[in-house]
Amino acid sequence: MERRMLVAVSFGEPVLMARSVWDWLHSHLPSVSVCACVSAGLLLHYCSVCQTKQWQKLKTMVHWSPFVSLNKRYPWVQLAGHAGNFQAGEYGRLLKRYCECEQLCLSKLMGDILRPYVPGYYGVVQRDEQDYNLMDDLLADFDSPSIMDCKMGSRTYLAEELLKARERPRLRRDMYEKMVAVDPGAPTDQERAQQGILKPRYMQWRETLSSTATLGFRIEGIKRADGTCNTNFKKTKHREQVMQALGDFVDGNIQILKVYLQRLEELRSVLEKSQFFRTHEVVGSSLLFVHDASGQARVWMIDFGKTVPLPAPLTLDHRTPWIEGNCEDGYLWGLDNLIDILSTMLPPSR
Ligand SMILES: Nc1ncnc2c1ncn2[C@@H]1O[C@H](COP(=O)(O)OP(=O)(O)OP(=O)(O)O)[C@@H](O)[C@H]1O
Ligand SMILES: O=P(O)(O)O[C@@H]1[C@H](O)[C@H](O)[C@@H](OP(=O)(O)O)[C@H](OP(=O)(O)O)[C@H]1O
Repeated sequence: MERRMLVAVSFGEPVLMARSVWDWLHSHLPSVSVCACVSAGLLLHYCSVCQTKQWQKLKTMVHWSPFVSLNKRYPWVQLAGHAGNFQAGEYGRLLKRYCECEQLCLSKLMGDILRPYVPGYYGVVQRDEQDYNLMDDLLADFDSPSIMDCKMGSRTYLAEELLKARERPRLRRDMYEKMVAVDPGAPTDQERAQQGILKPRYMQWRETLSSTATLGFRIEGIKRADGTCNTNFKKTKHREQVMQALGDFVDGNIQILKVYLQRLEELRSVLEKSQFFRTHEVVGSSLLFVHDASGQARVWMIDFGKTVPLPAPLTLDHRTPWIEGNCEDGYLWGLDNLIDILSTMLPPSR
C-alpha cells in the first residue's frame, strides 16, 4: 500500500507540510543541523508567500507539490489553473477544491462511456472545513512523468459570463495587468484610462492571441521529464509553433506520439457516441497528456468547472462554429485539429 505525504511547497497544510519537508530533507541531507536550517528557511518563505498570495492564478510559475511515497518519489505538478485548488489525498488520489458544477459532471461521467477518459471520482470530502471533490491522481502510475495541459475548445468563457459582464460590468484590474504584461499595446485607450478590462474581453483576447480561436485548442503548460517546465504559451498560435511545442514535449519520440495519437482517436470516437458529451457544453476543459520513459502514454479529460448541461432537447455537435445562443464549444473541432497536427508529425509510413 502506498502511503503519501504532501510536501506542500506552494500551498497546503502548514503542519503536514512541515512534517513532510522535514522527513524529505532528513533523508537527503547529511546532518540534522543542516536539515533544520533548510527547513526553517523554507517555512519562513512559505509563511510569507501564504500571507500575500493566498488565492491567485498561476502565471508563469508551475506549482510543485511533491507527494512523496515510500516506494517511489515523484513531484506532483499543477501545470495550470487556480493556485491552492489541490491537496494530496491517500492512495493515488487528490482533492480538488469543491465546485458543484464539476461534482455534477464527474458523477454523471462515472456512468458514461467516457469514464475511462476522466479521472475516477469518489465523491465529496471535507478537510479543514473546506469541501473537495476526491478524484484519481492521474500521475500516480508514472515515473518522472512528462505532462502537458491542452485547453480544449474554441471558446473559454460561458455565455452567462458574457451576460453578466453586460448586465453588471466589473472591471478586472488583474486581467488588465496580465494583458499589459504580454502586450503593452493591447488595451484600448478606454481600458488604459480605466486600468481595467471586462473578463470576456480578456478571455477573447487570450483566445485570439493563442491557438484557441484558430485551432480550437491551446497549450497551457508543459513539464518535461528532465524537470523543465514551460507555461509560457500565451502566444503559441500557429500550427508550426504548436508542432514545435509538441515535438519538444515528446522529445522527438515517435513511438510516444503514436500512442498519443491512437488514444486521441479512440477518445474522439467515444466522444462522438457519448450521451454526456452530446448534452453538455464543455468549456475550459483540458486534455491532460502524461507519458514517461517506459513508453506509457495516456490522455485524460480534466477540469469540468465550466461544463454545463444543455436545456433539453438541445444537443451539440461540438464542431459547428459558435454564435451567441447556439452553445457550441468547438471541442471536437479542436480535437480534429490536434489529431491532424499529430498525424502530420509522424513519418508517412505509419
Ligand atoms: N486528476 C488529476 N491528476 C493529476 N493532475 C491533475 C488532475 N487534475 C488536475 N491536475 C493538474 O492540475 C492542473 C489544473 O487542473 P484544473 O484545470 O482541473 O484546475 P482549475 O484550477 O480548475 O483550472 P482553471 O483555472 O483553468 O479552471 C492541470 O493542468 C494538471 O497539471
Ligand atoms: O490563463 P490566464 O491568462 O491567467 O487567464 C485565466 C484563464 O483564462 C482561466 O481559464 C480563467 O478561469 P476560469 O476558466 O475558471 O474562468 C481565469 O479567470 P478568473 O481570473 O476569473 O478565475 C483567467 O484569469
